[in-house]
Amino acid sequence: MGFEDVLLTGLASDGGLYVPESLPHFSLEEIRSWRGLSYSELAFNIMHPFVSDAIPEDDFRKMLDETYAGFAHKAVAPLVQLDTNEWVLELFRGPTLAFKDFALQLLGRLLDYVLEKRKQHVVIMGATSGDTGSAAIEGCRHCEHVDIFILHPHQRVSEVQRRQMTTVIGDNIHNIAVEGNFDDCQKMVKESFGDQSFLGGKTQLAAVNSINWARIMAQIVYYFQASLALGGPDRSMAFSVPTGNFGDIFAGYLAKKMGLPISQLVIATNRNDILHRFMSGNRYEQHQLEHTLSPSMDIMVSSNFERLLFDLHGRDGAAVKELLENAAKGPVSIEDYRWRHARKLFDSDAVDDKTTCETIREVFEQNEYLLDPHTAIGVKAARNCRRDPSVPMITLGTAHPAKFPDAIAESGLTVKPELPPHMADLFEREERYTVLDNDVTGVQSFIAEHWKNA
Ligand SMILES: Cc1ncc(COP(=O)(O)O)c(C=O)c1O
Ligand SMILES: N[C@@H](CCOP(=O)(O)O)C(=O)O
Repeated sequence: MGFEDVLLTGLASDGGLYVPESLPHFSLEEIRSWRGLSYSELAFNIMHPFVSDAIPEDDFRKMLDETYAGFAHKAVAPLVQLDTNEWVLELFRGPTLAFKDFALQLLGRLLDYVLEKRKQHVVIMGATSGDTGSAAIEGCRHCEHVDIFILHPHQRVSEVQRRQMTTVIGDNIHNIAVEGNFDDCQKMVKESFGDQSFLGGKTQLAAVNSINWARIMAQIVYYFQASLALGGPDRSMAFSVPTGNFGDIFAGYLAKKMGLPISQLVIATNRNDILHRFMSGNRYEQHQLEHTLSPSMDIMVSSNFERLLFDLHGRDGAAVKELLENAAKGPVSIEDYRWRHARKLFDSDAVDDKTTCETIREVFEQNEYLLDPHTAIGVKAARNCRRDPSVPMITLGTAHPAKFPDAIAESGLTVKPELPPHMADLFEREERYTVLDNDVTGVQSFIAEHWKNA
């Protein structure tokens, strides 16, 4: 299947996730030659092999220039030093203040381009634990051929996150607060992709979650950018990645496979630590989802973990399907040699709310630098798991602290993180959203009734 169809389809027809048949591999010499490029030039070099001739080169370059011009820092993803060889990569300088902007501001443009060319309409159906929703709405609000429905867990995202979504008013924008958790929302999305008959054959669904391969593709770029800024590829880097749906760290794993020297990848989770439990004990077991101070990572069913399992199982889709079906019923393990291989690829840690708050406070006191709770989990896990202090350890700064004032207050700090000027009146804006039961049929009926040509 070509790039355009993968972009528009979201899930494969068997319900699995798309992965490229093969990855481009860049030599050290080639990566070295990218030093000094702008973010969008680098993004072109890394993504073009995937996009190939689906989009003419000049059009794709223009899209990338426009996308990353919308970020509030010249470096697009600036690095902040906390200590010797310890860095935070600020991925929250885009319009909605979270790393999701890197892919979703581009995805909106890609969708617009392809849909206009095909004169086709899609209904975007996405699930969010807080950040994907606002980035997707911002990225797609002006797309002519798109209606967008975002499901968030009712009262389980921060107030800033909710308002970022619900105050964007437009005929094609619909926010649904589901009486459930993020996993419930994500399950409804996946089920709906599997059977789209509720749309009456008049349109089709498109995905903005990281189940959409284009999301992962765009997230690979900043691993290269950070490495090049710190002396890569002539030295290896370590990355610590606050993890929920496993998309961001999977992009790091791919960057490594594409030739970037990465010596360590740390999976940093909150108390919803299924991935850490798997990495440390080869037991993949779903627990009750807990509400934490890092709500965007309150995820138990990590979609992109399936993509890793696919690799770990020698790309045997049937074996992965069976494993995941069993995992939905109870705890599962994988063969010991496969698990040992996974352990070579990743380290992991789980950080509770108390330690998250301590880390926010500690870093602020030492560096006068305010971490959001998700990034704090990454920093703490980086410190706990670090293997070689001579290797730069880069924690992905996944969200702006102003999105989570409650967590900052809970840390005992009196400093109030300020929203940037374009969001200064966020609390005065009109909100619009609909609360629905945790029931896929009700959600599907709502979508069927409300998309604009229904
Ligand atoms: C602020 C923040 N940090 C970390 C994550 C986890 O990223 P991923 O789901 O790609 O693992 C998310 C949501 O996905 C997020 O919104
Ligand atoms: N943390 C995310 C959850 C969805 O993840 P995605 O990367 O698959 O879109 C959020 O904030 O919405």
